[in-house]
Amino acid sequence: MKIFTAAQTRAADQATIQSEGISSEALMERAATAFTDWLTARLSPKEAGEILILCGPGNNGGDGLVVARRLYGRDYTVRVAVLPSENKSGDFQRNFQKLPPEVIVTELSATNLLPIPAGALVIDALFGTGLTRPLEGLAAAVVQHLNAAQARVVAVDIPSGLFSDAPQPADSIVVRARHTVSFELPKLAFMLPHNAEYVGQWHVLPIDLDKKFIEETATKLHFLDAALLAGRLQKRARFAHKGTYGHALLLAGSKGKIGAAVLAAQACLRSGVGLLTLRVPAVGYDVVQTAVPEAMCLTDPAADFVSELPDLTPYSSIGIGPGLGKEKAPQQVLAQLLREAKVPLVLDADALNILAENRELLATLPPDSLLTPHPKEFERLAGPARDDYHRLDLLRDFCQKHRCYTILKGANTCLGTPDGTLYFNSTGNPGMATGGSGDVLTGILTALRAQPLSPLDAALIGIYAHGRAGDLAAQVTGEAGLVAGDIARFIGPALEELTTKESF
Ligand SMILES: NC(=O)C1=CN([C@@H]2O[C@H](COP(=O)(O)OP(=O)(O)OC[C@H]3O[C@@H](n4cnc5c(N)ncnc54)[C@H](O)[C@@H]3O)[C@@H](O)[C@H]2O)[C@@H](O)CC1
Ligand SMILES: [K+]
Repeated sequence: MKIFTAAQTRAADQATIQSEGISSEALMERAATAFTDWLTARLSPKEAGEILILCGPGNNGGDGLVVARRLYGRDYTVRVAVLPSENKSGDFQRNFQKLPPEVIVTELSATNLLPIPAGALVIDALFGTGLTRPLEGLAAAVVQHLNAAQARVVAVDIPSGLFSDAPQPADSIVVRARHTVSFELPKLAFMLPHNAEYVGQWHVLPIDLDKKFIEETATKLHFLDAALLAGRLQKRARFAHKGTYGHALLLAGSKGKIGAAVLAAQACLRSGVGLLTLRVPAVGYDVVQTAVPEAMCLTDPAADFVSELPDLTPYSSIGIGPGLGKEKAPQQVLAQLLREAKVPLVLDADALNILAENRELLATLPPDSLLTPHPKEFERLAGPARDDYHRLDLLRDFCQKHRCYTILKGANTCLGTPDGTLYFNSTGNPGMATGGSGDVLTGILTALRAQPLSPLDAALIGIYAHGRAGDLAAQVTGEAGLVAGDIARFIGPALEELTTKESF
């Protein structure tokens, strides 16, 4: 799914109004009706209780008025509170006239903020994408009053006070919603970790905006869902043999961290690679041969760290980093690998830390390498970020400068590409914030690059399948009980879901 800016969303609204020959009021009716359907499907009039609908002066407030009318028509008890304003939008005014006379309307003021009982259902339709500056004055006071109440808040389109695609002052006053219900496409603000406390759980309802306009409007921001992966992963050929799907090499593990190598190896094998060889220090030999009998083990002459690069000729992709250590020996191995590798590379964990501490190595990074830092590792590589938006700028710059694909891990893992496009992942759960989860991702990506898939396809499929495997695993283990090995076990089903089905 594409992610549009506020300006692009306005243009999509206009394109729809023109191509369908409808009024903006009709489009508002459509959006607000979708919102009402969403709400009434989840809460009965009894469960909802009296619903307070807070309306601003623009079209977000107009949405709120339509919702009020529609809910009233479905036997919900509603009460409307509006912000006073000299310039209410036309669609606001028209829908204000259409409110049934039985609905109580209060004009908010500094002395009349309306009591909000704990547990009350409140619909936040104060401001949407038309917000031009942080909230202040009465609007800010209303939001602070709402946030102080223990209410169940559902935001229309976006929590009021939040900018949809730009940074804002850290002390901005923003509605804290439990749910945010938006229309057609998600917003960039929903993807960013620091906004989670405002946005709550977000939902996007289709409202039939002009398909052609959406298709033809270029954007460098995408939400990575299953639809975006259609056709990227082919079914395995009937006459496949183990040579068909590549031979991966993993350089991983050190004394006390052989488990990282094992997890990456298990994930690699579960991701469809033909053959896998592991290069581990001597201390890992027994562990690897026992825990991952499907992999070949090429033991390093050194006992505790990988110290020598093996002959690279047989391999179609190479992953390096999990549990590797940052000592002199693995440093030299990485430096040599960057100079000599002729096949796709995946760099993770200590390989990234070595890069950060030996920045001259960055210049030798082969183009199209895949890097998988978590936020701290990324900061070591690209410098500290002022905020979530600045972090995305750093990610874009880093990928463009080093012509690499960088997977910034987190709640909405974000892939940056050399052309500056960003993809935000849709799968995964908090249970995956556990040791070894990243090693599993490295194994998946190394396998996909071996098969061979393009760096973009491997990254997109790998990120999505990793999260999806975690979601499938959590259905069995629960989020708290999830360990990295569980993710590896569910990679197969996750990939199967994405595999192009044979048509008759
Ligand atoms: N354009 C359309 O056809 C559709 C728009 N929709 C709704 O319309 C919303 C956008 O509506 P608008 O563009 O009217 O914008 P908003 O309703 O978000 O707000 C605009 C109003 O707020 C004022 N304002 C902006 N920042 C302020 C601040 N910091 N303090 C006080 N007042 C401030 C503006 O002067 C203007 O009066 C969307 O978020 C969505 O909810 C939906 O109805 C779908 C269709
Ligand atoms: K809102």
